[in-house]
Amino acid sequence: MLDESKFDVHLKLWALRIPRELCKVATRILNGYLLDKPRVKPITEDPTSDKNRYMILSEKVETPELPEIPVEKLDELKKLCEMEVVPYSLTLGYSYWSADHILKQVLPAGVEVPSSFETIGHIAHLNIHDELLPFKDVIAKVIYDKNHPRIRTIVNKVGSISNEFRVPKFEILAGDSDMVTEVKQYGATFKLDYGLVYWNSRLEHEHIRLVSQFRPGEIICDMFAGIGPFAVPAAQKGCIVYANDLNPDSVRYLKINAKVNKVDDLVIAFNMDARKFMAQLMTLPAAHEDKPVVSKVETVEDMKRDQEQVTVGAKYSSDAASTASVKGTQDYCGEENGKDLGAAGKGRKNKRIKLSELPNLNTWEHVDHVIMNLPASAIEFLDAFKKLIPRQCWQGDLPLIHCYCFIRANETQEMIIKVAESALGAQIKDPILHRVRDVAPNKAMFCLTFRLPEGCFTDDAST
Ligand SMILES: C[S@@+](CC[C@H](N)C(=O)[O-])C[C@H]1O[C@@H](n2cnc3c(N)ncnc32)[C@H](O)[C@@H]1O
Repeated sequence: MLDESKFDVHLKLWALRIPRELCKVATRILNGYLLDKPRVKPITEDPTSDKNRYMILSEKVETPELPEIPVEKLDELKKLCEMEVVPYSLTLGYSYWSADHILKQVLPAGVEVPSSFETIGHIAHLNIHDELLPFKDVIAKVIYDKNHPRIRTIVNKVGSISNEFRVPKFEILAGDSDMVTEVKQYGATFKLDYGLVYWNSRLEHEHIRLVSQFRPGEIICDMFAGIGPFAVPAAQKGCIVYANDLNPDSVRYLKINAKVNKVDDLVIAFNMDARKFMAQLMTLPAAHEDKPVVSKVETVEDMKRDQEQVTVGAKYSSDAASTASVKGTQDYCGEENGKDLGAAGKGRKNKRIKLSELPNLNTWEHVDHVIMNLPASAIEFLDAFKKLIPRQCWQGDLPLIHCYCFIRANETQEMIIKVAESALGAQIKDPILHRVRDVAPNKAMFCLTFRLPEGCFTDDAST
């Protein structure tokens, strides 16, 4: 396979043998003339006596007369002690050289060396180009050797992603085949099976950028939640998050991650198509069909009164809840995964969140933000909002939509907004397009943020 001795480089150097206690001052004097190689110490043991040390001189010192070192420096040293110049052999082997250095020697000249990779917990994810596939095993071995034990598994993406769960197909090139791993993002821990669910560590900054716009107590709907990189930090902030994904494995890990991060009472997980998810969240319960609209002011006043009655940290009592006329009813609309759809967070005991900050509304009454991170097709999913919002019960502003998309070099931002408007069946006011990252030379990922237009209201009471 790989002959590691091929990378040995033998250096013939000179060293000064000096008393151990003078090393510090000698180092100062010899500044610029000692061996300067990463990870190699220029001071080493004298094999013949523990009282001395070898000070290894740089490669530019070629003879034992040391003509390359200024005479004043040598005189200063001679005043300190009797020093001896000795030959010193050093071998820089396979373990010394970086992956990049070794691969440059192994791979054909002129190819781009794949020594960098995405790290997902203990897994290194490579995308080896076709021309380098014949070298994939040696590439994996070098990357494994150079990064073990931090990296225990090396995988290569095979083909392009075609499945709807956006999970690449991987081949394991080196190390063990364990694809279950753990990553940390801004203080949250995420468990995942990298072979079964979507995960992209490069989105860490974007996850936090978006969540930083949310405020405690806001209601968030994440239509394509994956294993929870938006949902979990949003819940950690005190938001109530309705998080959905079509991939049952993603939802399994989403629930694990909500629990691991101690926000399982604020994250309500669903496993269904995103359009169906939004439709269900906006469906009124039968009892509310003829209900008059109740003003938000009345609710806030009620909540303030409740707050005086309920000790912070005590269970959000049903007595208190019943005093506010718009508080969600427990009999509302269908159950999913054993939890009430549209009435989350009502039993939360988290002392860090003030009662007044807890949303007191069902999803068909108010949602603050909707996240749509499926860039390949999220814009098409905007049709889910066509005449969706039940006007008769809605309170406050319509939600802000954060819809991810790709824009290619031959497309303009105006074209993307037109596509979004056509899917919504309504005009978008003041859209913001934030560039997230370049994903290919001619393709970038963007986040289109806009407030859902009034045209998305429905007056149909049965919605
Ligand atoms: C690009 S990933 C984003 C996941 C997560 N938000 C993140 O940032 O890591 C898109 C997710 O959408 C899910 N998905 C694809 N089609 C869907 C659909 N029709 N309804 C709901 N989820 C879907 C996939 O399973 C995948 O987890």
